[in-house]
Amino acid sequence: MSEAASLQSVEAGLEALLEGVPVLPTETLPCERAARRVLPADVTARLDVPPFDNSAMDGYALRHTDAGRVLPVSQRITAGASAEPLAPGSCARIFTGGAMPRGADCVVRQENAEVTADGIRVPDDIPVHDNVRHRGSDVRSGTPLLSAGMRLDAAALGHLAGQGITEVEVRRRPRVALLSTGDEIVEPGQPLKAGQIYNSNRPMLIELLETFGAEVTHLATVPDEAEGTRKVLSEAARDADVVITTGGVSVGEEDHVKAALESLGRLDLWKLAMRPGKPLALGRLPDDNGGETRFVGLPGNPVSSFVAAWLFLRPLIGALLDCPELGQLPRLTARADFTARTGPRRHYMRVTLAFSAEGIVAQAFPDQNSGVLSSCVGADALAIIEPDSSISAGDSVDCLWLRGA
Ligand SMILES: Nc1nc2c(c(=O)[nH]1)N[C@H]1C(S)=C(S)[C@@H](COP(=O)(O)OP(=O)(O)OC[C@H]3O[C@@H](n4cnc5c(N)ncnc54)[C@H](O)[C@@H]3O)O[C@H]1N2
Ligand code: MOO
Repeated sequence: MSEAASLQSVEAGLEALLEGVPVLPTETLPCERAARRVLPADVTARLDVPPFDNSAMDGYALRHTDAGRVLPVSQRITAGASAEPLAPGSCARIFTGGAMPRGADCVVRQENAEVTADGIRVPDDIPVHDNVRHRGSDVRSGTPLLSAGMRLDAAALGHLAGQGITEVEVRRRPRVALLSTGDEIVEPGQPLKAGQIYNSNRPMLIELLETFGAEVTHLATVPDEAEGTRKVLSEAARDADVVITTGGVSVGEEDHVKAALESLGRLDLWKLAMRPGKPLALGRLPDDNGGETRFVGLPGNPVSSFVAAWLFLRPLIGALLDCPELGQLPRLTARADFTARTGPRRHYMRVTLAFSAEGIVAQAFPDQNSGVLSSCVGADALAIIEPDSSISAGDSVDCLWLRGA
């Protein structure tokens, strides 16, 4: 069989990986620790926001029917203070956020009011409700505030605080075991002997996994040897939701990961029609509770690991968290500023994007080999070049956006 015929599509790989993934249980956290966590259920507003009619400007509150007159100032309302009803034929000095006095229905900003010896001269024509922020105009009590499946970002956390909410129910983070294979791999801080290289994949993947919403609970190094590989894999699978290895999934006799997976659990898929990342291995390992832990064997080349993490680990974490936005990377179309030709594999080229009035231009890092991590540093997107095709400068190219994710 030709190599091309033995390769599975990226879509088939994703389907196999996501099939039957269980959604994780929930936990309750203080809001200040809930950033980037996923909501398991809709949150309903329990308060009106703002909770009372208030002024959007520093100025004077009045009845709009008093427009064009000179009005005495009958009270002064600072933010946080309560207001008296507005005396007829008067105005109230008011500050941004100050409570509107009963009877007033508009605010004139101070730049548009003239202070005279007899009072405040207000313009002739003031629309009713001008510069008033009405109770419930942002959020109405009893209406949906935040939706199930969303990740708590800065604005969402602000919205919860606006309701006086201090604790929130969120999905537990997926627990990931991250295992590095390769006798040549050394951790930074250790001396580097001939033939050795530092472990780039570990910190890179920890950061990506945390960005996607997971926590790395188990780190280990796997020896390039069959029995040791089995032992580390089975231990890691015990209480992790996902076991990830890097390296050791290719065809050499020093690549033991696939065999260990097959003997302990199940290999669902191996070798995908993608570049980089071809020897990706997907499967399952038994866990401690009679269930299954998902297994993703990433290729050792750091670029392959990087690309496969965006394409496979992100949706897997999204499925565990029941978070649809993690399922797919945002797509955009750019104008290619490069030429490329592909073979039997779909190429995910690392590109930077320049946004201008004329549109988006994708520029490819000149060396797209999978050992060249420089191609990922500063990359904004993965430009998709389908198998057996070519692209010329000026052509439109579909890109998966990494920054909007
Ligand atoms: N005869 C063949 N050889 C290879 C094939 C093939 O089809 N036939 N496929 C190539 C492709 S494509 C890839 S991708 C790699 C992936 O191989 P492995 O997943 O088995 O990875 P290793 O051999 O263990 O390592 C590959 C490369 O990456 C370096 N590496 C590994 N781990 C790390 C790390 N944590 N940090 C930094 N660098 C790492 C490792 O030293 C190797 O240079 O196989 C090709 N070979
Ligand atoms: O699949 Mo490999 O990452 O092309 O080098």
